[in-house]
Amino acid sequence: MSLKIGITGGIGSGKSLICQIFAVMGVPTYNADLEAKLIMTQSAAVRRQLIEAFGANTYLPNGEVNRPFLSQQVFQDAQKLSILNGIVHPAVIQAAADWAAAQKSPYSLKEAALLFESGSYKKLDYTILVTAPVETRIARVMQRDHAAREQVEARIAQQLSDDEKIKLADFVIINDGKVALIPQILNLHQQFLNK
Ligand SMILES: CC(C)(COP(=O)(O)OP(=O)(O)OC[C@H]1O[C@@H](n2cnc3c(N)ncnc32)[C@H](O)[C@@H]1O)[C@@H](O)C(=O)NCCC(=O)NCCS
Ligand SMILES: Nc1ncnc2c1ncn2[C@@H]1O[C@H](COP(=O)(O)OP(=O)(O)OP(=O)(O)O)[C@@H](O)[C@H]1O
Repeated sequence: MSLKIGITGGIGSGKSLICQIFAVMGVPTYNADLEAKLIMTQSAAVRRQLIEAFGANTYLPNGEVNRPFLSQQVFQDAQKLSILNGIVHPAVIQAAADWAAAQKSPYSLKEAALLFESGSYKKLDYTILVTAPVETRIARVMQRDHAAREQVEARIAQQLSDDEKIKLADFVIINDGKVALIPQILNLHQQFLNK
């Protein structure tokens, strides 16, 4: 049996970077945020529902999601965000479960920004939370995305705090740029291989 491990963390915590390190050690990894992007462009049912909820401007003329438009709508308005989540998350959770069920390795990793918020952690064997101080996360995302501080803060406001997530997580990786990162990853890797 292949263990299903979820890895999450607030925006800019470093979960994608950490997943890349697990991936180069041969661990199959699934990126739910990327899958959400694919489903939003490729699923006719999801497209129709999004246009119904947010209008024709949700998509660009080339068929891609108009991400700045949608961000502006949902990250200022919790009710709109919950409509968006309600359309996209069920499809992503199902696709991730299908993927995990097909894995043959000792364990696989599902990366998702909203593992706890969406409830999808309940279908996993263990969860890892990646933490870093909020100011560090804001600085990382401002640099990575050339984003304004307020844009990053608006997303943080829609995510559970680390204090809330720590209560739900089985393991924590501290990625504050001070505590050594690689030994924490290797330690978890060994634990999952031995479970
Ligand atoms: C609103 C959208 C169009 C903005 O796109 P953009 O390219 O700017 O951001 P991207 O998708 O790369 O997300 C970057 C980060 O923003 C945060 N974020 C994204 N969606 C959400 C959300 N629904 N709630 C809280 N934070 C979110 C996460 O930390 C995520 O890692 C996009 O995030 C989206 O469609 N979100 C809904 C689907 C979703 O929940 N995806 C993430 C988890 S599956
Ligand atoms: N320990 C670290 N030292 C230096 N830079 C780091 C570290 N961890 C992450 N970063 C950088 O910070 C940025 C955010 O990391 P990453 O994209 O992995 O975060 P994330 O949690 O996946 O964010 P998001 O929720 O936005 O998808 C990236 O540019 C990454 O290279």
